[in-house]
Amino acid sequence: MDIILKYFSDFSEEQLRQMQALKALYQEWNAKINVISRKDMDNFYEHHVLHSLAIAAAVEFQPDTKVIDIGCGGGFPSVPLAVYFPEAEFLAVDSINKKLTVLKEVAAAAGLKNITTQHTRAEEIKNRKFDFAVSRAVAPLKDLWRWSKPLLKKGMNGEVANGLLCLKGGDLAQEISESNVRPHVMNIHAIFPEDFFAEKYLLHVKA
Ligand SMILES: C[S@@+](CC[C@H](N)C(=O)[O-])C[C@H]1O[C@@H](n2cnc3c(N)ncnc32)[C@H](O)[C@@H]1O
Repeated sequence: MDIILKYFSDFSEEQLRQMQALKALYQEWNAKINVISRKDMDNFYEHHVLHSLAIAAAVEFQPDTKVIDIGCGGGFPSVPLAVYFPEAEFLAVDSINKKLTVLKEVAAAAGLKNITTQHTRAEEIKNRKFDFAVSRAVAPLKDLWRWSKPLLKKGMNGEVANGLLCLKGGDLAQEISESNVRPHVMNIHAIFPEDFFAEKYLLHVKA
């Protein structure tokens, strides 16, 4: 948890309580339904919570901003973001229902009221619009953009235009060139210089 406070300090007591509760809740639920590698639990706040909050370091979601997490698994990045932005609304979707069980149980136990789930493939969602789509480790940019584009409203509420925000790692040159979009690429290691964030990026594609 110290690593979160190293970079983010402006938490209410409720947010602090929720952030602190996450590790034990994920430990409990991950033992029943595996959503994150068990050896990674030692680095839970750095590898999962801080990684998710790279989005919060780049974008300030305004109150009532609607955000969809595509392929949320057990809740990354949406659960840490829902704690961080209590006035934004999150819909977390995944094609594997049991992963959503972990998310729902953790969110309920932490007292998160701004996150709901839907068991679906992202490409099957109809008639819903969001300001942002977020995603970590789900699919090549080309697919993520094909799925998220019809779900996004054009516009700008804060300082960053509505669009897709996805967390990715490694050499992205080929993936970007095959995507037919031009994302803005932010180097996470430049904001969080921990070794874990070497070659980790946040990509933004405008709606
Ligand atoms: C490697 S996991 C990552 C989970 C989570 N985002 C994280 O970072 O911990 C990828 C997830 O994407 C989901 N997924 C893959 N394709 C999907 C699609 N088309 N629609 C919804 N979920 C999808 C999978 O079921 C899986 O839970």
